[in-house]
Amino acid sequence: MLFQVEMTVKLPPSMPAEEAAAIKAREKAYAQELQHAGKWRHLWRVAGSYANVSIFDVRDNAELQEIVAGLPLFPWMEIGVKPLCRHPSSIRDDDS
Ligand SMILES: O=C(O)CC1=CCC(=O)O1
Repeated sequence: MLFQVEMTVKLPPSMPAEEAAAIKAREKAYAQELQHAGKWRHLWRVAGSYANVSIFDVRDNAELQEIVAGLPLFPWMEIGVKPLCRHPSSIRDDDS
């Protein structure tokens, strides 16, 4: 199942820079592991903001929830999820 997930990061300005850097490093490692596993198919920065739009390819809603809740930045993000399905005008014959 494909999902579009939009994540907006809202770290508090009071968070020490070293703490923020450590969380971001863990987030990057987690995101790259999931990309290598084929679960996190696209990761795009929303230009001009501290937000991303991502496409996840997961088994079901429960797996998406597990992945998103495991994001090191999860406590400091606003997250919106949209389920996707094939568009009838798409020329692709798979879900790439
Ligand atoms: O910077 C972001 O958009 C948050 C984030 C998600 C995966 C990652 O590495 O950073």
